[in-house]
Order: sequence, then structure tokens, then C-alpha cells
Amino acid sequence: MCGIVGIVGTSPVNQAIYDGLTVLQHRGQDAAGIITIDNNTFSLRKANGLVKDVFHTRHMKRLQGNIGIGHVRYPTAGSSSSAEAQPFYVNSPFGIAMAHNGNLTNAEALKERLFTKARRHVNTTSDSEVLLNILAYELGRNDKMKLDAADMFKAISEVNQQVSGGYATIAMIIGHGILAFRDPHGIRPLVFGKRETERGVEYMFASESVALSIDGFEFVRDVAPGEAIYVTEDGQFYSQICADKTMHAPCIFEFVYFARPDSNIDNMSVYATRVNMGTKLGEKIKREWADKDIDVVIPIPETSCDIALEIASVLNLPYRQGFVKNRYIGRTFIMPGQEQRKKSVRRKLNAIDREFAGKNVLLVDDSIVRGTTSAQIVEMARDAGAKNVYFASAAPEVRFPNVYGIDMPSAAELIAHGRDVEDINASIGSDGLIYQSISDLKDAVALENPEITRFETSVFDGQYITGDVNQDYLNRIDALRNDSAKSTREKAMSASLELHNQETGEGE
Ligand SMILES: O=P(O)(O)OC[C@H]1O[C@H](OP(=O)(O)OP(=O)(O)O)[C@H](O)[C@@H]1O
Ligand SMILES: NC(=O)CC[C@H](N)C(=O)O
Ligand SMILES: [Mg+2]
Repeated sequence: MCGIVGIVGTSPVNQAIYDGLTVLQHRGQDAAGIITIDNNTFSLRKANGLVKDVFHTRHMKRLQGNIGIGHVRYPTAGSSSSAEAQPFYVNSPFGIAMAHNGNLTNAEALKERLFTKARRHVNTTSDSEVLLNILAYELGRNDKMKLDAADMFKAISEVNQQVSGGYATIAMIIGHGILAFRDPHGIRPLVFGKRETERGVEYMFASESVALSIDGFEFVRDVAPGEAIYVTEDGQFYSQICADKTMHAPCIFEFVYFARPDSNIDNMSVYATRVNMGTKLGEKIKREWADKDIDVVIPIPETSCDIALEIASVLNLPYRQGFVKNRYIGRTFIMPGQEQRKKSVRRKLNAIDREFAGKNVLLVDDSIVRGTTSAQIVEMARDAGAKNVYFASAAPEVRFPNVYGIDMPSAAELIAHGRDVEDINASIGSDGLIYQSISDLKDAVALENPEITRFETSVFDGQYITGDVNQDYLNRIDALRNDSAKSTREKAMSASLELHNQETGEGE
């Protein structure tokens, strides 16, 4: 679940892109990159690490220009090599750079086709580099020296016909401008805003509206599913739906976990949807757990806090912050390996014993995925002296892999896979476990925008909205990307040479 930004400005955009990326950091902690255009030349800085560590003053000074795009990465395909950090660049036609959030489901076939049909070589294992080359190929089929909006939209229509999966994308083309597009299901979020200046209107695209607000851009609207928006270097704005069939089905996990609560996605306040999740789950607990003598509701920081507060209010029970979060440790779920994720939970969260001692506590989390957090947290609550430890999850059982931009490729790694609630309860060691139902989750989110009638919910129900995901595909992805396959590959690659190697000679 990466974060992307793009700005067509009237003055240098480097700082605004940097600031936008810092508030999207929760979407990707592995790598960051910014690319700008000045004098028909790209300047790129990308590397593994957090935004604050990747960009030093010397890089920022060189990222000149009034137009640029940026990316924070959480790998869902390929490797975590810095060569796969984004934005990606291709030199023909014109020179194109791209930042992509999402995951393609037919990247392998597209890569093959690119080679045989277009003799284009994709050097990394990243699906985003494939997407960039497909776009480049389609733009390059037009032999005009200067493409207009209709040419851009024709190319995107071709891209949408070939590419399958989730893609919220911002491309930047030398001599032209920014071309932003969202897949026909609108699985991954993408918004845009504008800012009036004395020199003209500036436009900004971002994964989440929070990036617009901190950069002083006024939110205009979400990019629609299948829509492409082209803003020229001098600020002319064009938009068009570039798919014959669109069906809006935003990823419901954005609301459960990924997005910041102060963002709006598809006209839904993420915060409000989380409060609604709390109301629904609170009511279910009231109905089904009348016999449990709960003393206190405790969230598992940070994402579940808004949900737990609402549950406490529905149950008319005290809400206590019984766990303190170490502000210097990032999100554990999006860390790359299970070993690191496991260690980080303990480093990240610590119990305040007096909030647990002798009490029946209800711990609340937004979701239980691998069970890394919940199993350790239940143990910590017991160590802190809790009498009974009950557990509530605001999302239903996560039983199926995700293929659209969340790195959950292996069903076997999911704690709920092949287990019922009793088994999971035993496995995390709680005295009772309750899950939100899928219909309550959908209702909780849709309440904020009744126009959205479908969501991408494959991790809960195994229904893949793009229609091209079958068991064979899932088996292949599992073999390629399960934790042990990934760590073997990463070890083997750690000493390999990269084509892109910005760090060299920079005294990192
Ligand atoms: O069952 P698991 O595999 O552990 O995954 C689920 C947990 O991971 C996430 O927290 P994370 O620490 O990533 O971020 P947060 O601080 O935003 O809650 C999520 O909020 C759950 O707590
Ligand atoms: N989380 C994402 O959006 C990842 C984008 C892309 N699939 C990558 O792995 O770099
Ligand atoms: Mg959490």
C-alpha cells in the first residue's frame, strides 16, 4: 500500500512533495523517492528508508523544478531492493517517470508481451516497472512530437484494456505534464486538489486527502475509477473516463487499517467509518457477550484507538490507554519479514500494569491478520495481571491472500486461514474472541457514502473483483512471495549489483 503524490506547480515543488510524502509515510516505510523536471531534465533521488532519512539537504537542493512526483514504498511485488524503489523512469517516448500504488495481477504476462511485441526489456521484478513500460509503449505508438489530451486518454484506454489489478498511478512526461489514472474498479485511492497562486493554478494528486491539506491544496475530488486526468506543465486541466466498463469497488482494508483517520477516501471520512465500525462491533458485543463481565476497554494502538473508544461508549464502560506506543517504531504489519514484525510488536507496545491488574479487559484491534500483534498483546495483558483477556476485532476473519496492493500473499500465514473463531481464540490465547461480521463492516463504511455499493473484500470472502484470480494464480504467488521464499531471495540478492545505484559516491 504505497503512497504517491504529484504536483504541477508554478514554483519549486520539492518541499511540498517531501511534506506530502511524510504524511503518507504510514502507507510505506521501506523506500522513498522524488523525481522532478527542470529544463527538460529529470532529477531523481530514491533509496530504501524513511522519507526523513532518504532526502538530505543536498538531494533536496538538486530536486529543482515546478513539477514532480513522489512515492513511499511498501513492496507487494518484486523485491525490496533499492532498484525497485519508485518513481521509475523510462527514456522513451519523451522521458516518462511513474509512481504506482497497487499491484497488477497479470504482470508476468505483460512483461512477456512487452518483450515479444515491443522488444522492451524490464530490468527489475517490479510490477510497477511493467506498468510504466506498457504506458510508454502505448504513448510511443503515436508518432506526434507533442501529444494532446486526447492522445493521452487514448493511451490510457489501451493500458486499461491490457492491465489487470489495482493501480492508482501518477505519471510525469517530459515536455507535457502529469497524467494520473486509477484502475476501473478504483481499488486503490487517489485524490486531487488545487491551489490558486498569483502565477496561476497549481494541481496536486495524492493517495490520501491528508497530503493535500498539509500542503495547502484545496480538495477537489477523488479521481474516478477508470478516469485519467492530464494536467499540462502550464496548468491546463483535462479529464476523461478511459474504460468501457467501470465498477467502483474501493479496497475496504483502507478504511480498516491503511489510511489515516484524517483522510477522506471516495467521499468517506476514514475516521467516521472507524467510529461506525466501533458502533457495529459494540452492539454485537452487547448482544452476544451479555454474560461477560468486562471492566474496561483497551485499544491496541494506534489504528484501533478510534474504534475502541466508540465500543467503550456503546458498552458504557471505561476506555483506558493501557498500552503505550513507542513513537519511534513504525507500523509493524507493513514491515518486511515475520521476524522483524514479531520483534517490533514488543518494542512498540508496553503495558501500564495498573490498568490490567485484577481486571477483565476487552482488547480491541482493527484487524487480526497474521496474529503477530494479538498473540503477544494477550500475553502482555496477562503478564500485567489481567484476570480475563477478551479480544475484539473490528474486521472479520482475514482468510484469503490479497493481490491488489497488500502484502499478504500466502493464505497459510494468515491466522484465520482454515481455523474457526474458537481455534483462533485458542491460538492467540484469549479468553474470548469476537469478530465484526462482513456485512456490518461493509455497512459501517458505506454509511458514509451510500453511493458505494461494492467494496474489494477479497481478504475476507475470497471474491476477487478483477475476475482473473484463480487458485493456480494464488498458488504461484504464494510460492513466490511467502515469507520464507522472500527472505531466501532477499538474502541472495543483497549482494547483487543494481542498474540504478544513486547511493554510489555520495558518502551515504
Ligand atoms: O495480526 P497482525 O499480522 O499483527 O496484523 C494486524 C495488526 O497490525 C496492524 O498494526 P500496526 O502495528 O501495523 O500499525 P498501527 O500502529 O497503525 O496499529 C493492525 O493495526 C493490527 O494491530
Ligand atoms: N504497496 C504498493 O502499492 C506497491 C507498489 C508496487 N507493487 C511495488 O511493489 O512497488
Ligand atoms: Mg495496530
